[in-house]
Amino acid sequence: MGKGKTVIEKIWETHVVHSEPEKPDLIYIDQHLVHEVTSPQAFEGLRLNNRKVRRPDLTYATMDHNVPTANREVIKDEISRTQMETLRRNCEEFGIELADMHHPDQGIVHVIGPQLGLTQPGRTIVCGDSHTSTHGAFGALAFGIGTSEVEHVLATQTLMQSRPKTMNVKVNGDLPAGVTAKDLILAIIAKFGVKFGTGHVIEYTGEAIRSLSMEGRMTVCNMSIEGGARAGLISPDETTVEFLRGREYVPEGEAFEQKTKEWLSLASDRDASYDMTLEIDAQEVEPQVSWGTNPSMVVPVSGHTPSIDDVENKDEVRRALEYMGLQENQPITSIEVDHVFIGSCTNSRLPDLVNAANIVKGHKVKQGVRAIVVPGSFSVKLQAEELGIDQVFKDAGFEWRESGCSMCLAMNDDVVPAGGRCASTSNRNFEGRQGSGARTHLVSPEMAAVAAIEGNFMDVRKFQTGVLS
Ligand SMILES: CC(C)[C@H](C(=O)O)[C@@H](O)C(=O)O
Ligand code: SF4
Repeated sequence: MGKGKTVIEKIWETHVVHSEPEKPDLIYIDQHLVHEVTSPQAFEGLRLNNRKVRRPDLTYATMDHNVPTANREVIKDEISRTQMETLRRNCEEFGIELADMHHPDQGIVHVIGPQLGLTQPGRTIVCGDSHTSTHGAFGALAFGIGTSEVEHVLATQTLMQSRPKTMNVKVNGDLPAGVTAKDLILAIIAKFGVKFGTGHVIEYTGEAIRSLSMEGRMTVCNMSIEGGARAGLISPDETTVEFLRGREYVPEGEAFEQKTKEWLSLASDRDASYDMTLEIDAQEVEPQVSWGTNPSMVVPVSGHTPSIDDVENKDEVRRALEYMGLQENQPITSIEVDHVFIGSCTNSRLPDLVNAANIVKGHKVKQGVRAIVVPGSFSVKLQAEELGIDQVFKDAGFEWRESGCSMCLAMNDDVVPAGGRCASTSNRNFEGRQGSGARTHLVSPEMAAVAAIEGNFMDVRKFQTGVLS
């Protein structure tokens, strides 16, 4: 056992404000992110108890789940309108900064935190949202919390949490060309299941992780929760530092140099030990496609749906195949889609859109396929437009939308109809996730782009070399 510490232990130990045997620790929260869905009752609780928000300056709110992405002026759903209006009033009353749906900093909460530099190494970050693990890409300890905990953090800037166990997910070697961060995290969950991370905070390590861009690291950390983990993170390094330089909420000049030293010292020590270590060989990872109704029901695009005879969880597989309208042992490349969604907090950042556009360029969306691109934030949208990427998508027949969660979940107007089949760059393929009776296949932006053009799944590496196009 080494004497060194993991980044997880380093952050935890500097944030414990109170600790008692057999009880959860009370930890200090450095950054609280708020959205319209999980906050109304929390603010109501404050009002009922006549309490204030303890640190409005460490709290930041945005609207993302309910916002219309086709036309900001038209909010059809009553509940959506009420949730957004309630957030606006609450932020005004409690003095919290809000990026509403017309604000230039608006976007999916897990896209704008990093974009603004609110997400920094060493911070404890919470949000009433399960995919808060995304922020772990920066070496932050970032948890999704429930609405009663949102109220607790608003009132006290602290949170009760039991000390997590640590897990090292070590990705050996480099990813093959044409294989992305999304394929990697899907392959990890396919290999280890939807519960492997239970009770743990995962640190992703190894060459393949080090080589990822910050956006790729966010994609990986985003889906930690789909592997059952409480959070996922990556030790800060030069890539982290360079991403943060010059961001709005990041200090400048001498203060930045000071911060850099602090951040880099948080990386896990070489002799740190973990409660558990899992390994995966990056070279073995292919472009992935989910075939079923949870994020471990995933196979390489060259593969097939499972054969009932080969699996132990026969009932589960049978039910998933039935919901998905698929046969057992069906080649993945034979599956035809009628919807394509490029977006969500997993894959809606600038490089995701650039990579998809590079594939789309010069091609047309297959007839009968409805394809939409939804940038993760207003700023991503603007940057993409400056690069002319919107035009590439529009020329091909994609719809180019305003930022928001959109078709990731059926909480706004962007819904896949019952029986519809969607290649989606999001993170959840549960029954009804994209609309009642809708079928979701999780893929990378590149694979989604290919599916839009071909109308069925195909290995993006074959598409790029023109073998099958
Ligand atoms: C609406 C919100 C509470 C939910 C979450 O916590 O994850 C949503 O973001 C999701 O992805 O399902
Ligand atoms: S994009 Fe999807 S997964 Fe991410 S916060 Fe929004 S609804 Fe949740």
